[in-house]
Amino acid sequence: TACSSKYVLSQMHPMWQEPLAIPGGDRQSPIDIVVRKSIYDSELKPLVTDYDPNTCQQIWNNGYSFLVEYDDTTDKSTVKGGPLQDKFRLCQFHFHWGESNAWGSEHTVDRKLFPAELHLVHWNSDKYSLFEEAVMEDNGLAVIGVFLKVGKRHEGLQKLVDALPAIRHKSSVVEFNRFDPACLLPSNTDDYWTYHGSLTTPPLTESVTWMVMKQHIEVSHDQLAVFRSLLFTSAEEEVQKGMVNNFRVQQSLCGRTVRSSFS
Ligand SMILES: Cc1cc(C)cc(S(N)(=O)=O)c1
Ligand SMILES: [Zn+2]
Repeated sequence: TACSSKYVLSQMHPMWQEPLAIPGGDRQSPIDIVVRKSIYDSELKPLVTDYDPNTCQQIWNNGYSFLVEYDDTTDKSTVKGGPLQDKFRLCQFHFHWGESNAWGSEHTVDRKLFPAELHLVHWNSDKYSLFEEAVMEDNGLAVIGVFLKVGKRHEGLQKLVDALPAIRHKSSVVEFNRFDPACLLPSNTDDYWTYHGSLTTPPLTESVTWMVMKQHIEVSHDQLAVFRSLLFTSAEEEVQKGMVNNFRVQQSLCGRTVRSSFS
């Protein structure tokens, strides 16, 4: 299989030319979560998130997605519990989506694709003092994944959607305050799958404890359409490219176990 060799040959990617090989890449993300093969672990605790909306600083287009960044110089916005041994500080959240509602998520559940996926990125502030340090370590990062489905309008998301036209181009940044990311979590955060993986964008480092929520959130078709109005390209570039399909294809499990917090 792709995992037996030292290097994992990655499939073609709709968004960018992936590096041909990731040294020792045997815990890459995203993956397909095969529900019947996940192992129920009764020791998994509920997730405890404690987010302070006042730590929200800016929203910007990094040329892959748009990121809402938080002040992570203190432990004001954190996640702990679940599979985590330590406390992790929120540094940013972002999304992945498709050009149509038929696909766009990075993880899949029994091969089911969702139109988009939210990632809340945290780093281990019990063990490290900077994100840049933590991103290189096995237990350095914790990312909460939430699937989006198209349905009723998400009131909390609208404040974010209204800010997107101001950051249409790559590298544009606008100030963004008092956004509570807790409003983007599903009502049930006790049911999730967890496994050890990687960043899904370069540098693809294998330092992430993933917690993928079983329950999705709903956003409206129009809200998702605004995501698709963003551009991969900067204002100066002649050819403007729509920011869509900014997801990585599923990677081999390589013998990893996916645990579930629910039976
Ligand atoms: C730190 C970080 C940055 C980016 C752009 C994306 C990720 S991901 N998709 O692995 O959650 C993580
Ligand atoms: Zn992501």
